[in-house]
Amino acid sequence: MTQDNHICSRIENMRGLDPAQRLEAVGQAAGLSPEDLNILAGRDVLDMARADGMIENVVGKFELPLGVATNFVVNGKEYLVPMAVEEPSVVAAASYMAKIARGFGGFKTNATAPLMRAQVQVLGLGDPHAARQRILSNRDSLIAAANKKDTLLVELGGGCQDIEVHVFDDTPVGPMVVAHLIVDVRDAMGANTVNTMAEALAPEVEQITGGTVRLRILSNLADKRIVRARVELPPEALDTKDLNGADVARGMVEACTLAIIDPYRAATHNKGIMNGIDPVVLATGNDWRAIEAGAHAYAARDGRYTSLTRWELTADGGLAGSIELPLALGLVGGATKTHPSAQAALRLMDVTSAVELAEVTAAVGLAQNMAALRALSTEGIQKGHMALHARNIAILAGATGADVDRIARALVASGDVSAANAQKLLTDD
Ligand SMILES: CC(C)(COP(=O)([O-])OP(=O)([O-])OC[C@H]1O[C@@H](n2cnc3c(N)ncnc32)[C@H](O)[C@@H]1OP(=O)([O-])[O-])[C@@H](O)C(=O)NCCC(=O)NCCSC(=O)C[C@@](C)(O)CC(=O)[O-]
Ligand SMILES: NC(=O)C1=CN([C@@H]2O[C@H](COP(=O)(O)OP(=O)(O)OC[C@H]3O[C@@H](n4cnc5c(N)ncnc54)[C@H](OP(=O)(O)O)[C@@H]3O)[C@@H](O)[C@H]2O)C=CC1
Repeated sequence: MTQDNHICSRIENMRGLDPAQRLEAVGQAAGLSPEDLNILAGRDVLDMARADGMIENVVGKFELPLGVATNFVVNGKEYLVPMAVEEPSVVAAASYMAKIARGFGGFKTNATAPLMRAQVQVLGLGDPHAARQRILSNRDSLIAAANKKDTLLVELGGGCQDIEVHVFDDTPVGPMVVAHLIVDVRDAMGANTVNTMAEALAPEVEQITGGTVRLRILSNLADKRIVRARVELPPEALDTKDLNGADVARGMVEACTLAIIDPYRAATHNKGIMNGIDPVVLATGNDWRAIEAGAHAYAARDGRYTSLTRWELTADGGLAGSIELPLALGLVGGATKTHPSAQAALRLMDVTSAVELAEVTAAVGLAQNMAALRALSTEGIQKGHMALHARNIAILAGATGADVDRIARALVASGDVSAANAQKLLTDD
């Protein structure tokens, strides 16, 4: 049963359409305006003046394909998910796993409040533990001073909520105290917001501690801004032509176990998760470096780098998957507001809060991991991935127009998806 949000994320035969037809189908399903469709199509998106205002030394613009993942149901609501990415098979894989999951309730998510941390580093202290106590004794006045810097945020229900103080007794530069401002940033990613607060508090922190403040900057290890997603499937949901679902589920759990115990595998496993997350982050104009830094730091938070997901067998032999990571995503601020494509992508997703955006993004990460584990523990990654990558190879070899799909099909049929073979097929024509 899905909530009545007037969107159906299941679009039959999406892959068989051409880009213009897909855009029309997506626009109809999501009720988008002609202006938004024009922007999503990449027409008249970023004029040079706007691009020049966004970063420095602008000489042009850089384009990526924008795909839409279909079939997503998260907490009973249908979502079409914009994904800006250069890698083939990512959008197909996410759509496929969402298609499987939607038959069994889709993805369920939850999240903490959008709490970010900013750090204020204090040096030159002989008594770091006493300095810590002095900061904590002034907690209320520090919080009030921070909140004076962003009255709008406070009006919106956010603002600085707490102060933590971490002590490092013995460092190469002497004892160090680091005050953390814990700030509810509502619908912002929050970096500028918390940096402003941290810089504003520096003089008061120096006065309270008698030390010298150096760094005043947010932490990308946003471990108080956590998002979780889970999916549960009965064994038959994973049946393939040759294998029964219970065996596939067991293989996926075994594959995940390697990522849990071995950092060499965890890095690749988590890269696969970010295959799903980064394209949504990029399409919605968010800061993907911040998301990457937060995810990998969280994966190593216990001192050992491990998997961001867990896959387990349920009592009936089915599969339960879950993901937990920090996702500092915003709907306001940064390029989310200034880039027209980001705004159109957010309207396509139909999300009304930064928390909702983060929850859907986590579900996409989980779906992506599910696809990779399913492929890796059955037929291997190359069959599905290379079949789609074959189109890139065909283009690389010089194929254009209808030849791209024709050469790609011939490459897959030959079992040799290489540029040399593509060139040979083109020359043999
Ligand atoms: C690629 C598939 C999905 C093919 O899988 P398949 O069995 O050939 O798919 P299918 O033809 O049965 O179609 C099933 C559904 O998949 C979707 N689908 C299928 N094909 C398309 C397409 N062309 N265009 C759009 N959608 C497509 C679509 O939703 C479709 O349903 P429909 O809506 O048509 O009824 C599968 O083999 C798969 O999921 N493979 C995994 C791919 C993957 O993980 N790619 C990421 C890149 S590899 C990497 O970088 C990460 C990694 C793997 O190293 C991470 C790790 O190690 O953990
Ligand atoms: N380490 C890192 O990750 C760093 C990242 N960055 C960059 O910072 C940018 C994001 O910073 P961010 O602070 O989010 O962006 P902005 O400063 O652009 O926007 C946040 C501001 O928007 C206003 N606002 C309006 N509506 C809302 C709402 N509903 N919820 C919350 N705030 C609202 C707030 O107050 P008001 O209008 O009063 O200002 C808030 O301060 C990104 O571009 C990122 O790349 C920067 C430094 C470091």
